[in-house]
Amino acid sequence: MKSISLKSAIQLGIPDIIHNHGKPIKLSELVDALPMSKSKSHYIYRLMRILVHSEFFIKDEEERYWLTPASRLLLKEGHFTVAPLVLLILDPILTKPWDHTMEWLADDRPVSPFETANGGTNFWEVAGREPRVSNLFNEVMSSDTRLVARVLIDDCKHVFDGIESVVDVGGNTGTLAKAILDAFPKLKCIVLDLPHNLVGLEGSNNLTFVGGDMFEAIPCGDAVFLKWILHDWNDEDCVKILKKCKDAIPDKDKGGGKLIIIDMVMNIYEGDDNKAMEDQLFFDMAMMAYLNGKERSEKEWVKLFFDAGFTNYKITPAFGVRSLIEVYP
Ligand SMILES: C[S@@+](CC[C@H](N)C(=O)[O-])C[C@H]1O[C@@H](n2cnc3c(N)ncnc32)[C@H](O)[C@@H]1O
Ligand SMILES: O=c1cc(-c2ccc(O)cc2)oc2c(O)c(O)ccc12
Repeated sequence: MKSISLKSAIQLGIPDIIHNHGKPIKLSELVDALPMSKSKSHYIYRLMRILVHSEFFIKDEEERYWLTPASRLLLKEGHFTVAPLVLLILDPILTKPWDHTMEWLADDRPVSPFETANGGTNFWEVAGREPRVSNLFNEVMSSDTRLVARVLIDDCKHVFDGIESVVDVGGNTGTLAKAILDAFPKLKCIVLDLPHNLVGLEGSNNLTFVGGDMFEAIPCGDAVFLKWILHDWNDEDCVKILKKCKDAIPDKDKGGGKLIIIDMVMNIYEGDDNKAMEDQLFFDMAMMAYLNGKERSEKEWVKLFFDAGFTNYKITPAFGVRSLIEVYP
């Protein structure tokens, strides 16, 4: 009920209406601003009541609603908005797989519940043919990446020491690459992603978009970024991707490049133990349902790195429940 109520409030644009009102808003003013029948005002009253209880809004003594820090993150134009995330994970395209787990469990093949629910089509294929899904997904990724890039550039600058070129594998629409170039304009960046994500995107003198398949070839660079890529794949596919990444960076005897992974390491996080652990477990379930992927412990990561021919690594918890993992040939 909490999630579904939140989805309703976002679809109705309630956080934006309160924000644009410029001051706390009365129920009658909120109802007036919504495209709805006045006979259903009681619905908005009840929706706001549960969302006040869940601390998404505050109701003052004069019965006016205010935004809270949580609902400020739901403003559609917010730099770090999570409104698209709520809409994506509660969209039938991502809730349907959960209804197919019985059928999925009975199937021997290494497919995801998403594929079971969609006649064998995987998430990336659906995104490739349904712009509504890819646009929403890309908005979620860009918003998250703006936040991660801020931390990476402010707190983890050292990762760029001695690096002249960067390849962002599965770099989506280039949000990370653009943030890196804003901070380090002398670098050269290449973004590799599936061709459907790059339609209409234009590079510049130091940014190149390459449409392709990371299982086939990865452009060369001093450093390869993999942000939120490997948790989408099973171990066998991860080793294939990692081997291609190793081929793309200079080997130890040529000065040595590095792989920079931003992903979760189970049981390693910043902040409150219980909440962080719960977030990691939620992500692990989501990756299983959407992509047959998984979140990994340090031991599981290390096995992948060594199987792909890397020799050393360093884990730094840097982004809440996610870590910065530097991996060396
Ligand atoms: C979870 S998203 C992460 C996007 C971005 N790195 C970020 O963190 O915001 C995974 C990305 O991998 C891309 N992708 C999936 N399969 C791919 C493939 N075979 N080759 C290249 N990119 C792929 C998707 O299109 C998507 O942009
Ligand atoms: O469907 C998703 C959603 C996310 C996600 C979760 C929480 C955030 O703050 C931002 C984004 O991440 C995903 C992901 O990494 C993926 O590989 C597939 C799907 C999703």
